[in-house]
Amino acid sequence: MMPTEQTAQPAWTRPRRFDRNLVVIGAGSAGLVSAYIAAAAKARVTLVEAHKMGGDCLNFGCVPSKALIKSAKVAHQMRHADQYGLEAVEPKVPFSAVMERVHKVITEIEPHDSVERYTRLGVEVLQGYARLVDPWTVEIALNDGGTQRLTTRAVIIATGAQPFVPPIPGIDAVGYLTSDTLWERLRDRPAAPKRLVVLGGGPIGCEVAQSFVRLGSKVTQIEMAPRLMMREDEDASALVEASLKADGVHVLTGHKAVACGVEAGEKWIDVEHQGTLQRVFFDDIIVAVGRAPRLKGFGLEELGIKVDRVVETNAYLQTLHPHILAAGDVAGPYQFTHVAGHQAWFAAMNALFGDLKRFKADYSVIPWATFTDPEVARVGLSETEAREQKIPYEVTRFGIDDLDRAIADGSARGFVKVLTVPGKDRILGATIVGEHAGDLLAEFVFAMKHGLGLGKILGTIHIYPTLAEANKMVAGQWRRAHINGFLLSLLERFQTWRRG
Ligand SMILES: Cc1cc2nc3c(=O)[nH]c(=O)nc-3n(C[C@H](O)[C@H](O)[C@H](O)COP(=O)(O)OP(=O)(O)OC[C@H]3O[C@@H](n4cnc5c(N)ncnc54)[C@H](O)[C@@H]3O)c2cc1C
Ligand SMILES: NC(=O)c1ccc[n+]([C@@H]2O[C@H](COP(=O)([O-])OP(=O)(O)OC[C@H]3O[C@@H](n4cnc5c(N)ncnc54)[C@H](O)[C@@H]3O)[C@@H](O)[C@H]2O)c1
Repeated sequence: MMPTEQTAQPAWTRPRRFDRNLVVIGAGSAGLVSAYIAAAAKARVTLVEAHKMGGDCLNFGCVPSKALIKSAKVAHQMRHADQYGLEAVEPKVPFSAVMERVHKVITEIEPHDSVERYTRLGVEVLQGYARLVDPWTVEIALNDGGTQRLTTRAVIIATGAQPFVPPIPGIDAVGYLTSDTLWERLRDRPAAPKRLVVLGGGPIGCEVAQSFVRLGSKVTQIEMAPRLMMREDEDASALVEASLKADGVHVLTGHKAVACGVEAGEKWIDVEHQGTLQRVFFDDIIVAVGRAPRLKGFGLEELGIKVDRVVETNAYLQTLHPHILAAGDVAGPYQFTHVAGHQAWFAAMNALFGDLKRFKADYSVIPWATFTDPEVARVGLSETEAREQKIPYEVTRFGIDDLDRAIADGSARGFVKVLTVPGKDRILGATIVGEHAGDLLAEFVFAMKHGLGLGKILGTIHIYPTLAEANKMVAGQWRRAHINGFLLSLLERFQTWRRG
């Protein structure tokens, strides 16, 4: 990410006056927050969005996927209502109604990211495609015709990422769906796809595979790595895989997609596993094998900015032109809404005040969650990472199957796993697998951010009976494993002596 041997080429003349303090390109999570901060700091700021306000998170990502997950979970609970003493029923799934709800949820959240709201906050919003014509000039091809040129003291690139489609022979011919297209293309379907292939076993692949199988699709999920959710520890990904399989997903890990095609009107994909080919027939395929930053076509290369994988930036999110910065998916190294928003603060502050004081983007405590059922949430180191980086650690684990509230709720599965510095309660990382893991993790995120150890969590009252007690339980487990034997025997002798 660091601009290294690159040097800015002196081919352009810096204007003496500027129309704007800041132009932000892209109104997704990173761009919206950057523009908001600039307006709050009384800067003259223009936010340019070519497509939809709110970017991927609102329109194609977090929001629609979480709305779909909720409908799918209700369907699942109806199917398994007998676990709660009710009559289990096979839900009728008018799929277009489910998708209508997804779109209704987007519409309800839309005002948070709207042109009107940001205009009220003091941001000028232009709807059009922005291009850097020199380091201080942005040209906007306005959506309703015409172009506008603005000179600006600083620019934040917040153009996000888009689904990567692998060059599998025949993939174009079969017609694939991605997270960008599935919400519109499946909108009016009366039923969920009959036979669905989900290509990819990352967060998107797992979330959609489980949702669609619960809504009635026959799902085959293809992942070339040896297991699903490779970024997480094996114990976490094993629980997710078991849950997807229990829901009926046909999981093919260690399978590489090699070709697609149509045969007698039927779509197929060939997958290879240990030298053997297998053909899977399907009606629809969702490609979810990663997201590639939007880097090209708006002038970065012409300015000499390297765009190999992400926009190359330094620790302050500055490109080789220090007044051009980047935030969000386009900058990496993470692809999460909350990280985009977090980076936006650093990018906006450095864009506006960088010549006075710069702030290093802080990635020390980055949490995330995958909203499968069970959810998987993590902050800090995993065991795999600790081993790879040769960082000494101790593991404390509490099984959620032993937690009163989880038992009462019928969700007694999963675990809380905490990595600590050997002999100390300092937290190196935490992984939670279970119901509401994403919410439960917040306590560990807070503790890590503020240097609080497991002792502090143990000394905090947690309401009974809640899932959050799992955090205290794991802290208690750590304490019991670190009891000072010598002190304990002294204590025993003291009590004996007191009895006379
Ligand atoms: C299915 C799915 C589920 C997800 N779920 C989660 C989740 O649960 N939690 C989570 O944290 N993250 C989730 N993500 C990731 C999250 O959506 C992204 O990390 C986040 O949207 C990144 O925000 P951004 O501002 O960097 O980019 P984006 O949201 O992509 O915004 C970039 C914007 O820039 C615009 N743009 C691009 N080029 C130009 C140009 N030249 N001129 C003008 N405008 C331009 C684009 O139109 C776009 O609107 C999910 C993603 C997907 C696809
Ligand atoms: N809950 C969340 O926070 C959430 C949800 C969805 C997405 N996201 C973000 O979006 C990003 C992209 O997600 P994603 O799941 O698309 O990507 P990913 O890179 O996380 O996972 C893609 C998976 O596809 C596999 N793969 C790649 N090529 C393949 C092929 N040809 N055949 C079979 N498998 C193949 C990879 O081995 C990998 O496991 C994530 O990294 C995450 O940051 C976050």
